[in-house]
Amino acid sequence: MYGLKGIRVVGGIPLNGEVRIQGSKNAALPLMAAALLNKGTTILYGCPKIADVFAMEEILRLLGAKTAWQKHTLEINTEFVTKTQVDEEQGRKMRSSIILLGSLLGRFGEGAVPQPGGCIIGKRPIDLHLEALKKMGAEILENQGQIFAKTTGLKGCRLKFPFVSVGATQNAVLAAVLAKGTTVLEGCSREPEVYALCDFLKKAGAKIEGAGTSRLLITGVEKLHDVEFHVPKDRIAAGTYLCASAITRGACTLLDAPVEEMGAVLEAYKKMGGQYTCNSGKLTLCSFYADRPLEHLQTQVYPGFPTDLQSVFMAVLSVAKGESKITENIFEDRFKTVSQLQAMGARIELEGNTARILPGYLKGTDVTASELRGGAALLVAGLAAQGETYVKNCSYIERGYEDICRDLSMLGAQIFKD
Ligand SMILES: CC(=O)N[C@H]1[C@@H](OP(=O)(O)OP(=O)(O)OC[C@H]2O[C@@H](n3ccc(=O)[nH]c3=O)[C@H](O)[C@@H]2O)O[C@H](CO)[C@@H](O)[C@@H]1O
Ligand SMILES: C=C(OP(=O)(O)O)C(=O)O
Repeated sequence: MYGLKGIRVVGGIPLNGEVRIQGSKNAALPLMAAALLNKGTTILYGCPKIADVFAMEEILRLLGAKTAWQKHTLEINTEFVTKTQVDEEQGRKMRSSIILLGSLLGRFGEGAVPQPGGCIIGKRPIDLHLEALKKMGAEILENQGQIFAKTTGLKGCRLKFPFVSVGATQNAVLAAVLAKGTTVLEGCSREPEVYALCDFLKKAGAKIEGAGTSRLLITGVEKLHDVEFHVPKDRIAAGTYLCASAITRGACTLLDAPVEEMGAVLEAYKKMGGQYTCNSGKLTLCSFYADRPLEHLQTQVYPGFPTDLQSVFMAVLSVAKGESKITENIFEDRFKTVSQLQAMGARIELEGNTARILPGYLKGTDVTASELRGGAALLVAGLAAQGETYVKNCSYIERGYEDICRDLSMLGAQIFKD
């Protein structure tokens, strides 16, 4: 399955039916990194089978961990881990490899990671990560694309992040859990994936107060213990399928959707004319009238509208009955998909970090994905385009979606892997 060349979509079919939402990529990866902190066994239920998770699994295995899958349950045993240098090839494949530094320092007092990869959606520096670790007593050396860290013992500290970073908050939390004394982190990310990490660590014996808020107080403990945990469902995958319903004016039900984490997304959907009900994790969408533009959609840190759904919503708005505006406030280079949507006929004008989307129609053609969510956005656009759309470079999509063709086919889409 991995290394998918392309995906062909037939446009114009209103989607209908039910699909179950996968486990969250951005929640699962930090939990896997956190498993290193416990010299023992971690069991993750509902772990998504996606390329990034397999890359993280491979990293853990190369460090000396034993891993085993049973359906969507991933067992990680880190008892015999002795290596502290993250494999360069795997580490460069994704963003989350950088947070292994916090875990490695916490458990072994040293660690090395390559410059992390992930989607090229901006410069994505790691200064906040390294500053936090330094403040806890780590010495850091960057040499030829590798980051080496060591410490004679991490110590609790007081730290205020100058702006919100999901990854830097997670790295600091991972380092603080086994540090000596108390760490107070302010200006933290309140993203659900940070809450999930804190929840997991608390279940493993960590002492963390303030989970879900911008101020975390962590009291270091001697060690963690074995833990079993359910990976939360993927709010971004759910948002993607909501857009697939919206753009085809369909009627879809998303099973296990993390509705409570989707406030801003559902609000935007409602403003577009979408209707929904939710009942015990079952999100029922009626998109018959989801054709209205959005005056001004702005990406924000949680609980604001997520940047990861910006391009997917742009695809939907390109066929709305009126003009919309989208401002991207998180990543400076997250409009790469615009040129591909334009190739499909979308009328989008860019000015700085704002896109003006004029009403129009989409037609099927060959387009190229250049990052994960942008790739998903092109597939969503293809669902409403006249004729057939062929999206190339789909291996990006496999980083985060377990099987987007399977899921959209469940809703009646004619979508085929190449
Ligand atoms: C694996 C994972 O969970 N990825 C998510 C995570 O990425 P990630 O954790 O990389 O995103 P951050 O929240 O750190 O980035 C936010 C902003 O801060 C900047 N920054 C970040 C760290 C730093 O040390 N210095 C710095 O300047 C970034 O360039 C960006 O402009 O949160 C993003 C924002 O919700 C999501 O789009 C990604 O899907
Ligand atoms: C940008 C994303 O992921 P990463 O941070 O792993 O590149 C994403 O999931 O949309």
